[in-house]
Amino acid sequence: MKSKLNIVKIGGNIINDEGALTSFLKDFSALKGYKILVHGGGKKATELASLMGLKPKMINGRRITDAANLDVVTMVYAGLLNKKITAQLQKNNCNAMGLSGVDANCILAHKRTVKDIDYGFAGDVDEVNSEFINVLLQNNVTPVFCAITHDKNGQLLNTNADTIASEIAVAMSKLFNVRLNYIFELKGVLESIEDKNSVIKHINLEKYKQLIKEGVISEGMLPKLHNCFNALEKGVQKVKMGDASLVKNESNLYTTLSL
Ligand SMILES: Nc1ncnc2c1ncn2[C@@H]1O[C@H](COP(=O)(O)OP(=O)(O)O)[C@@H](O)[C@H]1O
Ligand SMILES: CC(=O)N[C@@H](CCC(=O)OP(=O)(O)O)C(=O)O
Repeated sequence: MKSKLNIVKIGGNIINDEGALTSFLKDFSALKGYKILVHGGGKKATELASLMGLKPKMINGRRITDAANLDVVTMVYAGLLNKKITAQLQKNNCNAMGLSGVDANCILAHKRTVKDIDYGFAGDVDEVNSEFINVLLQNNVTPVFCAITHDKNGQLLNTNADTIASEIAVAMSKLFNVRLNYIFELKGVLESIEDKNSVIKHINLEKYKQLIKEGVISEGMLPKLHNCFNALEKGVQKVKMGDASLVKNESNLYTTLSL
């Protein structure tokens, strides 16, 4: 039987809230067994890019990444945030190793090509080095991935962190029984964005398509849900979305996804 592997993704709102981040990292450190953390940080990158006089732009939850914005996101995701998070995990006795997709060729990607939209240096994932990640796990190291990948031609690429989590989960599901948890500031996918408790407890593919049609989900929720279903379709066993209490397994209000 395959061992259990928890893959947890945290997003920009939690990362920007010092108290919430500290408390989450403590709970994540206490999780037993094999685990991987994936972090975003879009909010921080937007703040810093704006301070530098750039005008950050998102389309359908993804950043238009020109060369100047690529420099900023690389500094913020692979530098500042990845190292801050790793340091806090180390403080909590979780033997974490901060990585980008470039390191040990962990995540190979290509420049995103979508009809009519030029996303610049945004990357879509081609391959995840599951063997290397497994070597880390077997040595009791917890990998901490940021949202930077590369194309093996020296080009760095900015990849949506929800996509990174989904693609790592898919690759690792050949070796492990993977549980993928998307943690953000809300309790789950909401029926109405005005009502923080209107959590939709279960979403299947049919319901997902209906929610898009009705405009219930938008912006950052679009890539998040797309990536949940990508993971399920390619063999990930369990996918959940919710707030930080999910990692403690104490919450009964969250969204589960199924095909
Ligand atoms: N139906 C919905 N339920 C919950 N959040 C939604 C919904 N539709 C859009 N959103 C937006 O999606 C955001 C989460 O996506 P995002 O900001 O990318 O998360 P992350 O913190 O993981 O980066 C929420 O903060 C909310 O503004
Ligand atoms: C291409 C693309 O959109 N990349 C994302 C990567 C960071 C991310 O996904 O951060 P959150 O999880 O905090 O949203 C971005 O630059 O915003």
